[in-house]
Amino acid sequence: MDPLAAAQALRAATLDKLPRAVTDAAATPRTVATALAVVFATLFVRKIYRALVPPRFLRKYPYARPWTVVRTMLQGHGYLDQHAILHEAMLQDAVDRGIIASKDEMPAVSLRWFIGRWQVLFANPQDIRQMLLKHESFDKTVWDAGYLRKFLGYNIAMVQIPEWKRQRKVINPAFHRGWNPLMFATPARQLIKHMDATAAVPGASLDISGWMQRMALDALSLAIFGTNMDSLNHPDAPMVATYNAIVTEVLDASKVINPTYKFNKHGQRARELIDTFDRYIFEFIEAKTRKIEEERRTGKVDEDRDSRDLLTMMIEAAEGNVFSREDLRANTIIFFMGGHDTTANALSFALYRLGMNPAMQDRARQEVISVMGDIEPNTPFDQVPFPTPEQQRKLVYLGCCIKEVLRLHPSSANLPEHQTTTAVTLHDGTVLPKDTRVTGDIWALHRNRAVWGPDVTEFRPERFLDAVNSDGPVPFNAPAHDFGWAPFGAGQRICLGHTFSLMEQHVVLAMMLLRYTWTVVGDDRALAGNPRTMPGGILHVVGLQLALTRRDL
Ligand code: HEM
Repeated sequence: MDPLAAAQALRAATLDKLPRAVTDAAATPRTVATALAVVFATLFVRKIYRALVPPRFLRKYPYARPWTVVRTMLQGHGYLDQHAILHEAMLQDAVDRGIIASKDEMPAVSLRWFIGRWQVLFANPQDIRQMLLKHESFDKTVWDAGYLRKFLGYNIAMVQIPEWKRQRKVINPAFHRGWNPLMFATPARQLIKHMDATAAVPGASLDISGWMQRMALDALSLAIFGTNMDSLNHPDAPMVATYNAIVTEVLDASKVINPTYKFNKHGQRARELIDTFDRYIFEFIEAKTRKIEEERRTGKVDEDRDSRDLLTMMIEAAEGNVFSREDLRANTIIFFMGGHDTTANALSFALYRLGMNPAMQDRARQEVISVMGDIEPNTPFDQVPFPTPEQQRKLVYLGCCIKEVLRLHPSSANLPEHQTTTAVTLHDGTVLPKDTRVTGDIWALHRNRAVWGPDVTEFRPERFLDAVNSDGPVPFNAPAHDFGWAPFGAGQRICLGHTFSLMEQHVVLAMMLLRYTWTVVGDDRALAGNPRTMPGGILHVVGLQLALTRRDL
């Protein structure tokens, strides 16, 4: 039986019994007990009912049934596959109830059942703009599951406004600076060493997302600690292995929703892994603190601000502010979590899309050559050229490709959950009361025909050329696109690492375009334009194989 119908039937039966039990004049202990039982049953049923049925004022919006959500979680679908199944169920509901005429339309607002509560999802620019810019009316939800808090702590991305302001004061200076492109080119050259080995074997191909994960991790470790974790060459090194294991044990929703998680072997392993990783982080914090003291004593301070690591900059900025070692730990970890898979997936999808579209790949390459000059014959892997920040700004078409990849494959399919702090009015006049949970469905926004036109599902970087003015770089922010494009969020809580990630993508893709031509030889789903993703709470695309040919030989 549909759980919704079951809850409604139980509720009706319980309500039916209540008056007879409590109005019985000759109340015996038995009738009192019955009355109490009925009251508790009523409260229980009400709770279940509220958990399974959207509040009345939201029922006009379409949604996938809670059971469909639970089923997709239990079935262990990939991150994007689960999103697509729920999206399809929501569209079907919208068609069945006459909210939209066909599934080609995108409901501007929908609902999502999320572990016992209802979220309002926006797929239209007006409501997303309001949610991201009206900070007095929307704040982030503070939530927890499994050992998420133990691992991530109260980091800048997961706290509410007053606490966020305290942290951002210290963290902002570390991010508002230039980045030395060598932070990205150094691991990219190591990646090229491995790619060259594949390219040298006739018929061989390379699993692109696995390699991009490693490269992005190394770039982050250089940026955060000033030390290369070198997962490209040592994937089993203790710190790398611990980090990777944490991602599968702590962030996998299918494990975490198990009520026995904190007592079973997964939970125990998660605790041990987190403690081990924390020890690494605290060692770095101590070492950096000692180095700063040493620099001050000797007067030998590294003046190259663009090369300074994030941890050192945070420790320096923390002086004179309330910012504990635990704050440093929690934020160091969120930089890894926020910057790793997101950028690795953006790069994997970019190589995939350009591999599927040789003419676009060639156009991007010609642009890189016109800006940087071509690669010399037989260039050693550790001397492959990379674009300077000045050159990156001239890579306009490549920028459009990056943007189009983030449109069709946003690394965060949904923005983090927010909740209303006052009553707010949506674009359609609906008033959401205080404490309603809302979020931006970026995946749906980016596939909304009303925003992007009939070719919404096509990969067409040219659509962004219109937004480029004659001498300016491609604007990578939501306001420049009237909030129809918002993979990094916007407003005061915009992704802190977005310029970092965009630079990484420009540097790595330009180097790939100079060194190789490539085609996709992945699995059937990839070749059909719909690659698979791994189960769990993080987007991780799988089954993308590239066949590479070196251009400089
Ligand atoms: C393609 C790459 C990336 C994407 C798509 C992405 C996306 C996002 C999104 C959607 C948010 C939430 C914005 C909001 O709350 O409204 C966010 C926040 C954040 N991101 Fe990223 N991100 C990327 C890369 C990075 C990198 C490389 C780093 C760090 C090195 C990073 C660090 C953060 C942090 C610290 C926040 C919290 C900001 C705050 O609440 O003040 N991200 N990101």
